[in-house]
Amino acid sequence: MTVVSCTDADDLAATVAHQLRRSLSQLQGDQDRVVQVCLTGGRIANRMYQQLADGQGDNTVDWKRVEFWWGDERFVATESPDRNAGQTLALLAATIPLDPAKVHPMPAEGGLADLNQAAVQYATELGDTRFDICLLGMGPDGHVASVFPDHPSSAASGSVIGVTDSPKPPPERLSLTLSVINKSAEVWLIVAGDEKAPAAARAIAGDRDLPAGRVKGRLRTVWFVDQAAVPSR
Ligand SMILES: O=C(O)[C@H](O)[C@@H](O)[C@H](O)[C@H](O)COP(=O)(O)O
Repeated sequence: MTVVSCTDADDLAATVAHQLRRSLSQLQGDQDRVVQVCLTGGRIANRMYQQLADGQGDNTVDWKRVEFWWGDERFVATESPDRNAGQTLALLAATIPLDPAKVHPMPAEGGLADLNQAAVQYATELGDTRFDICLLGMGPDGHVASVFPDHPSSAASGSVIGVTDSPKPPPERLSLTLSVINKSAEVWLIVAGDEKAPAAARAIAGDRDLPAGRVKGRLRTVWFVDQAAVPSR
């Protein structure tokens, strides 16, 4: 595991955006390879997406060869401002030429599928896709994606689940399971703010009672943190 310490949330957002751009161009190399990236919702992730969009002038990434998935979604109507995918795409698509065929938001509430059918639908769409990079925020309770501690989502099997009674609103969500997340080559956690400090310390120490303490990339696990979340000695 690697811990990358940043001074504050702005530095963290800029650092992750820079590293992501660099990793994507390295992974693409000069071949035809399409890179698979799993995105996260959350305030710090949104700041990072803003940085990614703002830095588009220095671009070395072929965005047509990046496929985007989501780690979790609030099960609300497509037009709801609460949708993680809506927030992410509003930021990224402002400057980044995404290929709509390679952007895979999770289903919204109000479509043909109920929550569990929506989970099956996304699992089918995902198939056996393995992420090159999976981005995750972390809640103050140590949740990642919509996998919460002391909640059935922590013990779920399969690849995509419908989450009910979520401790964080809204109560209904869709989430990848920890098992799919841990098939990613790299897992990057992005964590800022002192309200995250107790859970960050436990998860980095490998506390398996917290979903964040159980995530691990096959090749690399990187915690991008700010001073408030993980004070450096
Ligand atoms: O749907 C959600 O609510 C988010 O996906 C959630 O899992 C988020 O990533 C973390 O709670 C961290 O969010 P913040 O960076 O806003 O604290």
